[in-house]
Parts: sequence; structure tokens; C-alpha cells
Amino acid sequence: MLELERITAFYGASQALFDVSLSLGTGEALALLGRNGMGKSTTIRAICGLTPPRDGQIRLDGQAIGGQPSHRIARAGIGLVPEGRRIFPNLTVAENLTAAARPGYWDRARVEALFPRLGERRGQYGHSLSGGEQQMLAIGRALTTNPRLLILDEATEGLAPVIRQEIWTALRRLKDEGLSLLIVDKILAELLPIADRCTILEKGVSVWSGAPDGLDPATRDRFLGV
Ligand SMILES: Nc1ncnc2c1ncn2[C@@H]1O[C@H](COP(=O)(O)OP(=O)(O)OP(=O)(O)O)[C@@H](O)[C@H]1O
Repeated sequence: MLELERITAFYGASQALFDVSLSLGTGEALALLGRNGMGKSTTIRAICGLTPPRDGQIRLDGQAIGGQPSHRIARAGIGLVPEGRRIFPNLTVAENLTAAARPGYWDRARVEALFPRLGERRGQYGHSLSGGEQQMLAIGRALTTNPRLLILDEATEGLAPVIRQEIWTALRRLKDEGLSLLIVDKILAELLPIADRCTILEKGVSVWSGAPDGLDPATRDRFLGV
């Protein structure tokens, strides 16, 4: 459903992506891997139209979306949970869950059923939530746009293990319900079990793609440093 073919991207004069290709099938979860600074966030930004690719193709269900404005790409069916959460701090939980909503299966009630804490905190302001609750809200808010593909950039970063587990459980449920996922996360032991495929980035180049069980120790050593 998502295909990137040889994309490049720049920040001003500085090139961050040199040659990134990847593909993700409908209902699959793709783990985008690589050490710090290798281009994972930039690849996500390119897909979402925040740092548009200079060359190469990005297709969503066959439709070219590369270089389109980010609101168009969102409307085409891509939901983003950005690094650092970026919920609306001065809106309540309920308002956060309706501000970006589009009609579809995911509405506030369904998000509250997925993350019951959000229902309990419905009237609280975003800024008053714990880190884990803010992250759940960021995921919930992305779901209310009713995407076909949900992209998560470091969604469990800095959270306690028990909260991370809650988030992984929710992501697995979403996957089981048929949502396609593209996930960046540092904790491979938690990420790989949900992934159908992995793509590794090294200095802005996609250097390896395959199933998680094909990630042998030599490949991990060479590209992931673990
Ligand atoms: N706003 C920016 N301006 C200039 N260069 C940037 C900017 N953001 C990222 N870069 C550079 O682009 C390259 C890729 O960074 P990117 O954030 O995509 O990597 P990453 O794999 O997501 O790393 P991390 O795990 O640290 O988030 C790095 O060399 C980084 O320094």
C-alpha cells in the first residue's frame, strides 16, 4: 500500500536522504530501523510531506503522493504520531480527539475504549497529562483522522515499561484490525515481534530489507550496533 522508490531529501543544502526505498503491504507493520541520525525521521517527514522528497517516488495504494502538501497526504489516508507527541496542550483530551477528526470508524468513543485512561481524563487539558497519557492521546488523535496507514516515530520513547506495554498492546490490536503501520522505535525487542518486515537505513540509504527473523547477528552488528 506504501512504496518509496529511491527517494532523496534535503534540509537546505544538506542532504539527509540519498537513496531510500521501502514497501509496505496492506495490513502489514514495517519497522524502520537504523542508528541515530541515519534518516528515519526524515523518511517519515518525506512520506508525510513535511520535508518533501527531491527525487524519487512515493506511492500510496498506487497514487503518487510525493511532494504533495502535508494536509493532502493526511487526507489521502496517512496518520502521523510525530516524535515528541505534539498534542494540543491547551485543549482538553476530548477537544484533542475532535480537533482533527474525520468521519469514519475511529471517533472519540472508540479511542476511549482503546485507551480507557483517555476517557477518565476527558475534561483535562493536554498539558496536565502524564507522558504516557499524552502519547496515548497523540495516537488517539491520529486515529480520529481515520487513516489507512499509521506512522509512529518513537511512540514509546521515555515511557515506563508498563505504559509501553499498553501502547504495544493497542498497536497490535490496530494491526489485527487491518490497519497498516510504519513504526520507528529504539527498543527492538518490543518492536520486532509486531513487525512483518524491516528496512534498515544507514546514512540516508536503505541498505537492508527483510523479515525480522532474517535479521541475523552480523546484520544487527553492522547496521544497528546492538
Ligand atoms: N532540521 C534539520 N536540519 C538539518 N539537518 C537535519 C535536520 N533534522 C535532521 N537533520 C540531519 O539529517 C540526518 C538524518 O536525521 P534523522 O532525524 O532523519 O535521523 P533519525 O534516524 O531519525 O535519527 P534519531 O534516531 O536520532 O531521530 C542527520 O544527519 C541529521 O543531523
